[in-house]
Amino acid sequence: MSITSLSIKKIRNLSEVAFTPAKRINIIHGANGSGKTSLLEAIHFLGLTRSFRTNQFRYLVTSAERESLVYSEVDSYSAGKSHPLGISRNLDGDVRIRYSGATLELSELASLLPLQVINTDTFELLEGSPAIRRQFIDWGAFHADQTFIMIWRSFKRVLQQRNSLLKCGKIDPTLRELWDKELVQYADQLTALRKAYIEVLIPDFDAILHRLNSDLDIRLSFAPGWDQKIPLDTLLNDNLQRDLKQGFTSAGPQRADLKVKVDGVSAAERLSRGQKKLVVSALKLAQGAVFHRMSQRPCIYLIDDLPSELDEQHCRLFCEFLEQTHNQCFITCVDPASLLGFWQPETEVACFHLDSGQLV
Ligand SMILES: Nc1ncnc2c1ncn2[C@@H]1O[C@H](COP(=O)(O)OP(=O)(O)OP(=O)(O)O)[C@@H](O)[C@H]1O
Repeated sequence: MSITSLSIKKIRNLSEVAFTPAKRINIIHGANGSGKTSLLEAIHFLGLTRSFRTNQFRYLVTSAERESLVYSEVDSYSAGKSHPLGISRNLDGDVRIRYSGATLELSELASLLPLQVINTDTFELLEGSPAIRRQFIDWGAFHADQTFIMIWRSFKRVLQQRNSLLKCGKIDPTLRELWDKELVQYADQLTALRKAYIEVLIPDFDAILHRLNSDLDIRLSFAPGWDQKIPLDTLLNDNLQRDLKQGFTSAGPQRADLKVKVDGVSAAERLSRGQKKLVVSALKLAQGAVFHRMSQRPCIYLIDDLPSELDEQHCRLFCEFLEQTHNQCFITCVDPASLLGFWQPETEVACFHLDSGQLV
């Protein structure tokens, strides 16, 4: 997958920017506030109709404007043939996704344009709540198995219904049995897909972390959200009084997590900032590697301020690794000299300079 041309209108300080990215490495540099992150947000908007920095569209659209637009040509199946993809969204809440003359659903867009973001928020993968790590696992499971989205949606629906009944304070036992049966069925399917994905991811993660010259002994493990020695239906029964009191279901895949430990201790508590950056980057790069192996398609990487937190040697190794993947990368930095020396002459590297929202 690669973007072969891009036109951005009315995203933050980018009133109108158009360019032809390189298929592999794109370096976007400029002073603070020039619009580098906004450009990455525009590509994220193209892939998911929203920013990675805010959930509120009104902050993404250029001040005093009502609509953001991103048009592109994408070679989504790396078959050497580009198709037009355009996203528009306005302050009234209308979102239009047009691909090659047809309207797409958001899940179709997400599967068409697999995106990975590495920025300061990526630290949340270690430091944030389990919900962030579940999102990470689900990105992989979604792309790894076509049934994932249906199972995930069904599980969410049944869980919401069960929780609404719990909130009422009393549940008819027959009705509860029915809901629980359905919940357990989807929970087991969802957990099996998540577990299988993490098992595939771990060897790639270990190898990539090693390539990034980290001698850290990081252990990843999947926690499904309940004690697997006890069947979930038994646990739902055992926890019923507590769940009724709390008004929500306490055990199940909605509590799943990815544990990241170093020497048996939480990596979030133990590692330095630079080490954390290497670990979260290895997690994201491993997702791209697994995705490529499964689908024969590369991802698009949006990497904000790559050099930050990294010393020169780790920065070089990071670039060397990116260079050897098939991904299309959009990398921002303030000073291009901090990255330009790291690429082999045969690698296609394009450099773009942003100044006050304009490409110069
Ligand atoms: N909705 C908006 N409309 C117009 N301008 C905006 C909007 N939101 C943010 N900006 C401005 O856009 C500019 C670009 O911000 P951006 O975060 O992309 O800069 P950057 O080049 O990544 O900077 P840094 O190197 O400091 O991270 C900033 O001056 C910011 O104040």
